[in-house]
Amino acid sequence: MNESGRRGPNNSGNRDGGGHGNRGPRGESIRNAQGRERNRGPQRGFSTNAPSQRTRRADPARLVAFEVLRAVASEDAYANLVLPSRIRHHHLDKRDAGFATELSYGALRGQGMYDAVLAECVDRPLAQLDPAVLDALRLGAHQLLAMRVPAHAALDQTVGLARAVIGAGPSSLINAVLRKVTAKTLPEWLDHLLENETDETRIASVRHAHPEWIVRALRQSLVMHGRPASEITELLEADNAAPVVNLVALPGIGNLDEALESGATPGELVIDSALSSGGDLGRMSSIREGTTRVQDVGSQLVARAVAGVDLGQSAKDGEKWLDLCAGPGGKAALLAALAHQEGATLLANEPAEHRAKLVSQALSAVPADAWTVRVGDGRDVGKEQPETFDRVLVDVPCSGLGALRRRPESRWRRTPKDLADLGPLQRELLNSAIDAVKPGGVVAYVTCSPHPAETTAVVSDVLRKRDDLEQIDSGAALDAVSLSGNLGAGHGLTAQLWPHVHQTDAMFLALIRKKP
Ligand SMILES: C[S@@+](CC[C@H](N)C(=O)[O-])C[C@H]1O[C@@H](n2cnc3c(N)ncnc32)[C@H](O)[C@@H]1O
Repeated sequence: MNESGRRGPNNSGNRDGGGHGNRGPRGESIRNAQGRERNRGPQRGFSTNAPSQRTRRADPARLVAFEVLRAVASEDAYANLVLPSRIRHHHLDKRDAGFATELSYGALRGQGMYDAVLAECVDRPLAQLDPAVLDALRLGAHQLLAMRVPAHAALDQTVGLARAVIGAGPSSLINAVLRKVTAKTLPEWLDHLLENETDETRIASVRHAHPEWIVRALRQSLVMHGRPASEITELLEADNAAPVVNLVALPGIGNLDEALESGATPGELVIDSALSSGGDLGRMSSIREGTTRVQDVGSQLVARAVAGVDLGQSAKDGEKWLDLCAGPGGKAALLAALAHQEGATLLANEPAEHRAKLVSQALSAVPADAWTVRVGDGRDVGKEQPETFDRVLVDVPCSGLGALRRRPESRWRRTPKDLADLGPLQRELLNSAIDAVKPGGVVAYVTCSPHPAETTAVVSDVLRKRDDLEQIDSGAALDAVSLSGNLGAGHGLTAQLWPHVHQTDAMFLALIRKKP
């Protein structure tokens, strides 16, 4: 969360503030390279016109952000899936796409915090507002409190958006509420909201816009994986930072030339990776062809780690690899490319038909003789194909508490019950993976969550009940495939990556070898 989005003095002669001061000759937004509107005039000045006389148009970038929030709230959609299609639908250029991303992601991540502010400015419980009005207010609050958008533009454009897409009625309410929001800066609002608060978890929860149970869970996770509890603030801040978009060129198949020419910078943690500045990557032919893919560096590292484990055989030629929970196919694509290079083959399993299709699409850039997709329950694979595979990745369904920065709405959707519900499935999948691996082979248990209930507890429960297993040093395995050679992710024999330390998702890895 950018808490420095302060507004300057009202020092401009632009009296109407009606959206012109921040627009180009054709009324288009003027934004800088980060997609932020240039601050070129009045900042605290508001329109003296009634809402009915002001902007009636929806700025396309704000409209995209609004549509994303609506889809998330009313259709249970995922922002990271809806946003790119809305950007394309409205033909946003790079700057407007950046603005729409920052606005929608920021408003979603900060939802709990903005709702606390809005509750102080609305004369009824927020639950009684039309959900579309509440979403418009959240977008307005994020612009006013955390983006470098002049207050008059944030207000006028949000009211204009509401007039265009919700109706004339709510625009007066939105105008009045957002004016009250402008009375304080974000730090002032936070001080006000937390005036009499002494509970550290509650303070961190409001200040960093995370539900209290997640603050507690992440603090506990840090400690369980050998890091100090005091890092919680950095971790929560990292969850709120604009997401870094990592790219991977599939080894032996793609390269990063086009990405680097488009402004991406070479990744520092793992080979064949790059950092993109975001925007609509679908404009790159290497992305459209699937030879270069968007993938978190943590995912790249764990996929490379399982492929890289030394099994004591001279070559990997002829090895059989399994990705037991493959959808949507990110790690499977990298694994299949690595398998192809080594003369190995990959079976990618996924039970959900639509996700299995995504796996096939993800794998389509890799020669077809290197992989097969199986549509089915991963819990059956161990029984159906016992002791068959040399390397098995089991990237289990999890709470996703380690990827909150990429899925901005998820922190408000998840509940502690999710952890309890997922536990039995995670154990069954790990057992199936172990049954499916050959003696001497390796299983990589992976989650994009650091929570002990889905990481160390699952591994130790399964290990305790079997005597055919030994753990491999997962931190060393990650180091071996990293460029730095010293990620510092290992704790005991498991490894945990962190957004605030490694700038990756909080990916957990436990490498388990079946005794020969
Ligand atoms: C964390 S995601 C895997 C992400 C994937 N490895 C990637 O890198 O793109 C977990 C996947 O497990 C799948 N899944 C759910 N239940 C499963 C089951 N019983 N057997 C196998 N996979 C399952 C989900 O549909 C989901 O696609």
